[in-house]
Amino acid sequence: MEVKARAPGKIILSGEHAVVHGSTAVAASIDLYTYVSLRFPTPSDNDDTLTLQLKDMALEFSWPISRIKEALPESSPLSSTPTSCSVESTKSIAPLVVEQNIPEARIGLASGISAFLWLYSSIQGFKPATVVVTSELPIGSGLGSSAAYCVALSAALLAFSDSVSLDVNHRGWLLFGEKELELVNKWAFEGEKIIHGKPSGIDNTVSTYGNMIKFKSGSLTRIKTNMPLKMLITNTKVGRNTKSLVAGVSERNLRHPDAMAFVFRAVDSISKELSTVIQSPTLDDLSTTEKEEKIGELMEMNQGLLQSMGVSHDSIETVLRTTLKYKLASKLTGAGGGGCVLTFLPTLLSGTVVDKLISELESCGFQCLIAGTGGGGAEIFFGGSS
Ligand SMILES: Nc1ncnc2c1ncn2[C@@H]1O[C@H](COP(=O)(O)OP(=O)(O)O)[C@@H](O)[C@H]1O
Ligand SMILES: C[C@@](O)(CCOP(=O)(O)O)CC(=O)O
Ligand SMILES: [Mg+2]
Repeated sequence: MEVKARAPGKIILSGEHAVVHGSTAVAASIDLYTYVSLRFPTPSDNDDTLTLQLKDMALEFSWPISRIKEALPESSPLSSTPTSCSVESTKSIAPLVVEQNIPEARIGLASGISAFLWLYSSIQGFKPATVVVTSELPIGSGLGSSAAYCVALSAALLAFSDSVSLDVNHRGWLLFGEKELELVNKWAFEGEKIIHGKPSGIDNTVSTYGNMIKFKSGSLTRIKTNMPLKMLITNTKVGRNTKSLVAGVSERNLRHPDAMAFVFRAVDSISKELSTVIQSPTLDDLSTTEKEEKIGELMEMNQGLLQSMGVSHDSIETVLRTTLKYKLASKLTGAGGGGCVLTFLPTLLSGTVVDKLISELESCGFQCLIAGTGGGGAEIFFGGSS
């Protein structure tokens, strides 16, 4: 029995960090995916282990099922009820991760492995299996790799659970129904909590449902638009960790609650205006050029506010200065502190200018890509390779 799931990464067009504090944010899925395959051994395999293979990093982690049972004796799978990893369970999972001796350079994976153990034992219990993860997303760069990983993991685990009934004979990528998507999203959120500490839920939601969404206080509104939004993504390749950046903004909020309340309100207004502009019919009251100018300006304003939250970085500022020379608006995307920067490319911008900009950014050691936005969300594939 084998199933493969895939879930996309995302860009946040406006509202990261402020969304954790209740502001509106706008995000879109991108066409870079994390894939998770799940295979249960047959009795003749005589395999009584749970194995997690992180293929891109050539890493493998493995636990005898008896070891997991001993550490998490309370765990009885209830896949229909997403549950948070309690303080006790966090303490029980910690030694299971520590004993895997994760290479020091990859220590950030510890939270991802903890999330795996929590989701696996909660949804599938104590069954032996092999789970293989591959990803097209850069990890820890603001493109939502943690959410794509949790969504793909939850989708694969739920595909073979009692809570979901799917056509296992379907050939090709299969979409979940609304109810199943809701369950995948809720479980993925529990995984994100283990990785991010205090996630808003926007990343797992856009990865689950795909397309473009407006998100505020845990609820999503789908954004319908015919407007092509072409974004250049520049990866500064400066590593950072979402959990500590989110915690840093919360600490600043505790130190300056009045000032930060205004910052978060300003972001809320920017996201609302952005979603109105994106959805407004062209040639109605606004031409494409006018709409594009507004989008660029709103992104610039959002970047200024992100800077005041303390999440910009020298490398991000270098990208901003470079794109400004070409009169193009940019903002960081995701948690900041390094990671990726978005640059809005208006429709009439010539390809030659884009090429010149990309080569200038790449000469600074950055990596550029133009990703397709607004594609599908979580999907599964039964059987062998897709
Ligand atoms: N493909 C993957 N395999 C294992 N862990 C992953 C994978 N993708 C993400 N993670 C987990 O998510 C963490 C990165 O999440 P985060 O700091 O939120 O950055 P981002 O979500 O922007 O990429 C990694 O350190 C790891 O724990
Ligand atoms: C900073 C934040 O708004 C987005 C984080 O995105 P990423 O993990 O950097 O891709 C946090 C959140 O909304 O949970
Ligand atoms: Mg993340």
